[in-house]
Amino acid sequence: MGQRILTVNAGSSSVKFALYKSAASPECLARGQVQGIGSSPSFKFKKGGSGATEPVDAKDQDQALDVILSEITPLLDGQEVAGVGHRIVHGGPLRAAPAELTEDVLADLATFNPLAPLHQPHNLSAVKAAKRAFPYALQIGCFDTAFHRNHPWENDIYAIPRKYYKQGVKRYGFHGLSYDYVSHQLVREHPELHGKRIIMCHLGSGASICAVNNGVSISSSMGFSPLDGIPMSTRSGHLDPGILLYLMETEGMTAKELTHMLYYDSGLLGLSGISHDMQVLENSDEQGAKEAVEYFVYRVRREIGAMAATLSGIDALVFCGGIGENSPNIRLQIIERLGFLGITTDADANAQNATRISKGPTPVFVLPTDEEQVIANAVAKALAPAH
Ligand SMILES: Nc1ncnc2c1ncn2[C@@H]1O[C@H](COP(=O)(O)OP(=O)(O)O)[C@@H](O)[C@H]1O
Ligand SMILES: CC(=O)OP(=O)(O)O
Ligand SMILES: [Mg+2]
Repeated sequence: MGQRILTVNAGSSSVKFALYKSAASPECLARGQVQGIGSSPSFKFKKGGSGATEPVDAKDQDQALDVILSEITPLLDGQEVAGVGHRIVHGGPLRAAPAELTEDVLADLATFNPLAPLHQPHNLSAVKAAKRAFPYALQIGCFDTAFHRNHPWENDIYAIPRKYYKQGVKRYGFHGLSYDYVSHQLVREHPELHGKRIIMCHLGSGASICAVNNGVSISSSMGFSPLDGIPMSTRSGHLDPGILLYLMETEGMTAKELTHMLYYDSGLLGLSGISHDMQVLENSDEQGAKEAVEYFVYRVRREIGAMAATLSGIDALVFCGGIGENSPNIRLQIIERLGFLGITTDADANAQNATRISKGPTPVFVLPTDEEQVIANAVAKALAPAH
């Protein structure tokens, strides 16, 4: 039996991987990603490997995974892979903990493909590819939805006839692996925040806000699907459902056409008409780009206010995800008008992507997320001999 643990995290614009030494010693040996899927894909080692960013031919997440599997083979150095951990975006109503990805579990998870079309099919095809590449490895699924399974009922339900709630039409919430990591890391670094009210903003290609009280998720801006909440790269975020009825009635749009519009043609791309990539929009002088950025900032600020009301206050605010970790400009625009929550921006610290970017009584942190570490821990636990 081999030693190594591999993690695979298929996001909407990237496939991230990490390789860990062993279950007994989960030290990260290498990590990286294929990023920019859908625009200009490139492969980047963040740790280990060549360290360079190189353009790659990866039109979708499946091809991105092929690139990753060929890059990690030399890194295995003759060692076998004992376990592969997968980020699975939708776990449905039942899954509150990681699970072995047997054929039965995979069939159940495939029923959620329509609820997360940018992720779930890629997550599941990554499992198939990993089973082919490492047939003797234990395959473990870690669910984005699991972290949110303890929402109080009013943040779990929609005001439509109750029978749909019983059928699973409820607020699931996503980015749970990221929030699990960030909330624990925050308390490790700042023990005084243990048990406090934290608002976390995961701003990447997909983006959401999460309110945590005493370590437990109370509310997520994402709901039944990863479409809800703030606008994203190509996803609309919150909409009046009346718009969908109107488009169905007046334009005869089908479910398929609406799905495409809401998941692929909306958000930053739809608003700007230029790009889905926040970096491109920030560097553009065009009016459409400026307005898309402004709208994104406004909706994040509005959602932070809603989460503060949900928690009856806020003890810390945290940014993570590709935009949250790397864009001082977006963070600044979001927090400079949050003085009413006790936040005073430290502009210099923010410009340097420092860990703490505020001076006032409510601290604001930038904490790089590590979904891979949460997945690796789950695989290590599953591989550990039973006591
Ligand atoms: N320096 C930066 N400034 C602004 N946006 C950035 C920066 N670096 C990365 N991003 C944005 O982060 C997003 C990708 O975030 P990430 O969390 O990796 O995505 P995914 O949802 O695929 O996991 C892209 O929209 C990219 O434009
Ligand atoms: C759930 C989700 O939107 O994930 P990502 O940000 O990785 O696309
Ligand atoms: Mg992601």
